[in-house]
This record gives sequence, C-alpha cells and structure tokens, in this order.
Amino acid sequence: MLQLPESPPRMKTLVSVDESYELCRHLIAKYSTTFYLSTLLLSKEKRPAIWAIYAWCRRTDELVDGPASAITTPETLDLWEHQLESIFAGHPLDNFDVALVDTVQRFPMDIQPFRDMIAGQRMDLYRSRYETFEELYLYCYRVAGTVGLMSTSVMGLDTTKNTAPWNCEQQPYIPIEEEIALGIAKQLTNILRDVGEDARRGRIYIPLEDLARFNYTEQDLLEGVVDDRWRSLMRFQIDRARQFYRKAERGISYLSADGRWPVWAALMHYSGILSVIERNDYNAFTRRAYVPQWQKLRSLPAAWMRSQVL
Ligand SMILES: CC(C)=CCC/C(C)=C/CC/C(C)=C/CC/C(C)=C/COP(=O)(O)OP(=O)(O)O
Repeated sequence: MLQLPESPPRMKTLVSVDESYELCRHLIAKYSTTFYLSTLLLSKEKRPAIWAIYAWCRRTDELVDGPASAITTPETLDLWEHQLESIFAGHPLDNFDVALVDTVQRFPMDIQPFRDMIAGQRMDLYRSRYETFEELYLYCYRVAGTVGLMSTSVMGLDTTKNTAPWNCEQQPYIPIEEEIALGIAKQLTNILRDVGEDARRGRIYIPLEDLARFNYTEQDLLEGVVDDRWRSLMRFQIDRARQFYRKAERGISYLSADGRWPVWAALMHYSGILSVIERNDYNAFTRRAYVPQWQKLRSLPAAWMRSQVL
C-alpha cells in the first residue's frame, strides 16, 4: 500500500538508487506485464527511467483507485504534491522516489505533467459524471495524456527528423499533441472496456451529451442495457478513440529510433481492445474485452515493421 511521508518528515535511511529502480521494475512487472515487456525493447539507459515514471503514476492512481482509496482526501493529494516537489528538488522521501529523483536528474523534464496528473486524480474525488467531451478530454489529458509528455522526455525525439539541411534555422517539430494523443486514446479505451465496473461504482465517464444524442439514459447504462441505441453509442465512442490512436501513430516517427518499436507495440495492443469490444457485440457490461498474451506477442513483428517504415 502507498506510503505517504510522515509529517513533519523524519530522517530515515532510504534504499540505494539501484535498489529503488528494482522496486519500480517489480511494481510495473507485477501490475502491467505487457507494458513491462514493451519497456524491454528500450535501451538499457532509458528502460529504468520509464519504470520510475510508471511507478510514480501507478502510485498516484492507487491513491484514488487502489485499496486505500476510501481514506484518500484532497489533503492526501496535497501531501502527495509536496512529495512530488521534493522529488524535483532532489530530495526523495521514500524508497520509490529515490529512482525518480535520479531519473529527473538524468533526463531533464517538466514537473507540470506530474502536477496535472495529480489534478486528474482530484477530479476523480469529486466527479462521477462528465457533461461534455471537452470536460472528459481534460480528465483524460490529466490522468493519461500526461504520461506521454513524461515518457517522451526519457525516450527522446529524433532531432534529425524534420530539419532539412538547407533549412537549419527551422526548429524541429515537437509532436506534443501526438504524445498526448496516445494516453487519451488509451484512457478512452479503458473507459469503454470498464464501463460496467465503473457503473457499479456509480461512475459514468461517457459524456452525458453523447448518451442524450443516442437517446440512451443514465439508468440504461447503470442497468447495463445492450440494444441498438447502446451499440450506436459505442460505435461513436470507438470511432473517437481510434481518431486519437491515428493521431498518435502520426507522431511515432518523430521519436528516437529505439522508442518507436515499444510505442507501436503498446499502441497496437491498446487499440486491439477496441476490436475485442466490437467482436463482443459491444457488450462491455458482462464481457471484459481482453487481448490474450499470445496475440500481443504475435503483433510484435508487425509493430517492429511499422517502427522501421512508417
Ligand atoms: C506517440 C508519441 C509521439 C509518443 C508516445 C508517448 C507515450 C509513450 C505515451 C504513453 C501513453 C500511455 C500509455 C498512457 C497510459 C494511460 C493509461 C490509462 C494507463 C493505464 O494503463 P494500465 O495500467 O495498463 O491499465 P490497464 O492495466 O487497466 O489496461
């Protein structure tokens, strides 16, 4: 379970940098096997840094979604934000933070996406409905789009791309929107996959304006009604998520060469979940859309091909 710093912080002995990275590796390997496997495609300098970032994101998410979430208050998130500031100031407060302090020193990055992610968790504390897609987009940016910004600081961009030798004054293109788009697409996918589980917790992430557009009510959703209105609504949501996957695809070639394969692999796996929802005839209430491990492995050569030629 998540450990928050005691207040006032007491001096304690923390683990070494290597041990801390090992803790992060363990966390990611345990909770997200596929993501972990795709990080193994990265260079060995970048790989542990991605683990450290992931571990922080996972722990941030746990505050609101994990077993101890019932005791999380806005003050818990204030403390977590102070702990984040301490990381960026070079002072780890717990054993996981040691690795992230090292990561942000080796790969300079902005603290803002980390703060934004905490703001996203705050939204989960007080909101259980989104009126418009614009509101949902902000939530998705905060809890998932930010991961793209954090990860690209580590993976790096291919600086030769888009800077023609005859145009050396021109700044290279920074694919910020594309970096964010993959997280948005993944979060929208998770929302569709988990719609039943969320409804059982009284949460509806699909914008209410979309429900109204398809004449499908909140009550229908809470009862898990699968009919033609629901199927049309889901087709619309899937189509929107795919637009974000396509946007992300357009950004991958700007990443440094060793980052392209893992990102293609992750993208193909995430977007595959949408196809499973379609194959399940949009019944995400009682059938969990799941891409089997063998299928994820089978798509690795295709992901590699795309990373070479697209
Ligand atoms: C495309 C370009 C230019 C860059 C890519 C930049 C990257 C690496 C973006 C990664 C975005 C990402 C994967 C965000 C994570 C968002 C999210 C909702 C994570 C939760 O995922 P899991 O913890 O795996 O959830 P499940 O296990 O429930 O599926």
